[in-house]
Amino acid sequence: MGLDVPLPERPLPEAPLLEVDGVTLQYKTPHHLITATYRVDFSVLPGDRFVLLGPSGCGKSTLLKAVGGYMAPTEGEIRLKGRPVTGPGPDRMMVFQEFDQLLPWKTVKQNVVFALEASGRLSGREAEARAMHYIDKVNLTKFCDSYPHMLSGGMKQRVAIARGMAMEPDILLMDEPFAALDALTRRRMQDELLTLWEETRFTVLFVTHSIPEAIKIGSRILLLSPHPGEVKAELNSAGSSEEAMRLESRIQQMLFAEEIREAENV
Ligand SMILES: Nc1ncnc2c1ncn2[C@@H]1O[C@H](COP(=O)(O)OP(=O)(O)OP(=O)(O)O)[C@@H](O)[C@H]1O
Repeated sequence: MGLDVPLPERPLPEAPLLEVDGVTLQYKTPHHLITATYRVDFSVLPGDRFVLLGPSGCGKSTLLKAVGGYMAPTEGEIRLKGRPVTGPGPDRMMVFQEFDQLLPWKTVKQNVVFALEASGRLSGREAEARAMHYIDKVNLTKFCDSYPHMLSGGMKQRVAIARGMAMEPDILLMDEPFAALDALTRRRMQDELLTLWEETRFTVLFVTHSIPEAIKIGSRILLLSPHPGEVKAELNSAGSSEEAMRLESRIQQMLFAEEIREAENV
């Protein structure tokens, strides 16, 4: 006889948006085989601000390139919404560190519209309206007819963010987007990114080698060991400023311990 008592409803675990599963990435040069990352695993949930943190050369940018579909893993698999990533696509938009990622002969608005039209996402009035919506979100409405050379570094990065967001990708890939800015602008841009996230809850995979930036931006932080990058720890974000301080010293200790081990092996 079956029981008629209804089972209590339990929320289903959220499916990951992005899965990086045992991913080894290598560069083949005429004389060397460089292993950039070794069997890296992580998964990003919808709405995560997922940060890849680690010392220079640990393969953060290479991982981002592979998620972007610009490089194939030699081992393992990358899946977006359950489907293997086999090449670039408008479902993954990249924002780089360099200020020259905009087309210099197009205005702010034209840069954003161009991306929408070239990808086939939208055209004509719809593309313009979408572009202006995101240009407004990054507070550049007044500069929509300006050319990139008329903008500051921070403003150019805002345009690149607006362009990426206007495509409404599944995930925004940001490779040290604020690293070339002065400290004050960098902090302001971090705040603005968080405000934008509060408004739209987009999913972002953010690369940095700055511990304070990782703690500020990340809802989750993947700590990678030095070359070749392997997962060292996955940490949750800090809620309070005391927690942030504790997290910062914990990360520093983990990275420092690795440096000592490296030095001893030399
Ligand atoms: N095009 C390339 N050809 C050969 N080796 C490369 C290439 N790009 C990166 N590498 C090597 O792969 C490793 C990882 O580099 P990557 O740029 O991904 O590290 P990173 O963690 O992003 O460093 P940084 O914080 O300095 O940008 C390094 O040893 C680097 O020298």
